[in-house]
Amino acid sequence: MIVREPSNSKDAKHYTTDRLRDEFLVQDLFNLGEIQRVYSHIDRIITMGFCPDEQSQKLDENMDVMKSLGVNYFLESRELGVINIGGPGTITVDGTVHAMKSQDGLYVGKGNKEVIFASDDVNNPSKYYALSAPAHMHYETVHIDITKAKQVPMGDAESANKRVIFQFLHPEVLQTCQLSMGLTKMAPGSVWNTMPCHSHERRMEVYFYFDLPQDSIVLHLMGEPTETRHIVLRNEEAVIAPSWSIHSGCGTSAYSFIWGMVGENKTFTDMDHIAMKDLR
Ligand SMILES: O=C(O)C(=O)C[C@H](O)C(=O)CO
Ligand SMILES: [Zn+2]
Repeated sequence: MIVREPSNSKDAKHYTTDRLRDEFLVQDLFNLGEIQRVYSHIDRIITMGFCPDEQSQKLDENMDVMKSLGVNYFLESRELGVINIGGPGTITVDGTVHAMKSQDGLYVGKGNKEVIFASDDVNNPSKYYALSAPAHMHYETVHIDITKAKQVPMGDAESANKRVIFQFLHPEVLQTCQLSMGLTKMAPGSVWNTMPCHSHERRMEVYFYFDLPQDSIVLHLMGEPTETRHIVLRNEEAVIAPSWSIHSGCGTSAYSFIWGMVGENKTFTDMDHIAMKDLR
């Protein structure tokens, strides 16, 4: 498991491109038959990618849970949110099988001992993007078809930011301890997400971009509002946004992204909005 230490805003404004990428970019999430895990000390969020071949993959496979998390099993003191962006498959939670078609989500609460990811067809493997955060009580496991997510249309074509925010792990959909998670889809021709932008001092966030055509990129904007930086992201890459950082992006074509947040609250609208005139 890769471990990332937190960066503070005073230091980050001096980072080179390489250093920005080393600190915040998350790559290699979906190599067939492999598992990627990146543990951030920021709110102790773990960003993961599971891409099972003929063999299923366990949540805690090839890791020493006692050494990394200091507990006997992965979800002893954690909760988990998953969205499948690949082909159909299954997630088995303590013996209960959940069919996971593309764009299905699953919340798995603290206390579940065994989570197994599988693809139905190795030629069209499932790609399970997952986030896990510390949790202090058990909530029931819930399967979320995208039609059950809360939908929030946003933006307009004239501003090239028409999109729909699908809120999967949201208090109006299901209960979690601290994890919020969902998927935003850009309309064709719209390329700007989250602009006008915001930060949220009380939560951190991870963005994972996908559905980007080959050779397309997203210029992901981060940094303090008056000290903005960018990181070039390609398809199926993620980026960590500390609480002090804006998180917005402009693609060379339309795309989708999964956002996930942890911190003081699950109030999606609790944002520090930044006026366009204040951006530098
Ligand atoms: O399209 C958007 O705007 C978003 O999806 C915003 C993110 O969900 C976010 O940053 C929530 O804090
Ligand atoms: Zn945000």
